[in-house]
Amino acid sequence: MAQMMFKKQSGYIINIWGESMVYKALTIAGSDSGGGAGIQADVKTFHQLHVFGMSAITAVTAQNTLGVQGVYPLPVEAVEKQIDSIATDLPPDAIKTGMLFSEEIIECVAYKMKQHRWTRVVVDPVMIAKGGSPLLKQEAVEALQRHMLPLAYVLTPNIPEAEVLTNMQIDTLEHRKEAAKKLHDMGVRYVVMKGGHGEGNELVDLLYDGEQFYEWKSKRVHTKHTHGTGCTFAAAITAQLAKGKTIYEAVDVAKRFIQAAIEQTLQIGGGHGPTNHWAFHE
Ligand SMILES: Nc1ncnc2c1ncn2[C@@H]1O[C@H](COP(=O)(O)OP(=O)(O)O)[C@@H](O)[C@H]1O
Ligand SMILES: Cc1ncc(COP(=O)(O)OP(=O)(O)O)c(N)n1
Repeated sequence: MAQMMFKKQSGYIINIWGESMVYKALTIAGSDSGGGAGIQADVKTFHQLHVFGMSAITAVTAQNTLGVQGVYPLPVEAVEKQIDSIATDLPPDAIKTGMLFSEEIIECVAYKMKQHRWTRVVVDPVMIAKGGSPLLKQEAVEALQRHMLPLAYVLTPNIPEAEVLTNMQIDTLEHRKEAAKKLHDMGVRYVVMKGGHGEGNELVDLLYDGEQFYEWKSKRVHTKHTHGTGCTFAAAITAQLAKGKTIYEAVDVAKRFIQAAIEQTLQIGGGHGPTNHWAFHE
């Protein structure tokens, strides 16, 4: 079927009968007023990959390239209502979660995922912004482990997040593999461990499918403009899953998307600037 379709110049996909095939993805995450991470990065990434982006906001952050100046969680009822509005009218083909902030929001999101029988779920276990500001309460880590990991079709931790979730120190590639196995045992279907926080000029992102490891190696771009890399990478995986791609195909595109977005930097703002969501073309 996929070969029989072709892409319209303007974006979405039409089939041989001229019918539009609009794939939809939902992000449940925090808003970044500066536009580089969170909901804004996710929706820009979905759009660039020709997927219709929708959002349920968990918290509003006052944030720019210099850091996070404020965090304002939304009432649980507001999160619940946004998710239900989408579920009843615009069922998503894939879902991504990002900043969930509190135990109450995590419990609500997990409940809604089960209620709506959403299975193509990418969980980005956002904990701390690059500048050091907490985006998840410390006491909510256990809720993330208990409620979100078993629902995760894909989990995309960076190395420090994997350390917290597995309660182990990760120094080597072997440690990363051991941690990925632990996360798989905690209920995750596919673990994608990002390598941005590793050492050296070569980055290694790792995929574990319960049996084998797959590695994506890339050249480290020496830049301070990496705000929102994790969100963008996980959003690209989500967009590809929404189109029915396999996890291997999805990570492949996400890797090329983030590499281009970092290399073709925008250089805006006085601090750690955002990545370029226009850079990659399918
Ligand atoms: N300086 C860089 N050059 C190239 N790729 C990078 C760089 N920093 C991060 N990445 C890539 O961006 C993605 C997000 O990585 P990471 O920084 O580990 O996550 P997070 O932003 O959640 O901390 C990964 O695919 C990683 O390999
Ligand atoms: C609202 C919001 N959500 C998530 C993040 C963290 O995004 P990430 O992609 O990990 O990028 P950095 O913060 O590490 O630059 C965020 N900052 N804000």
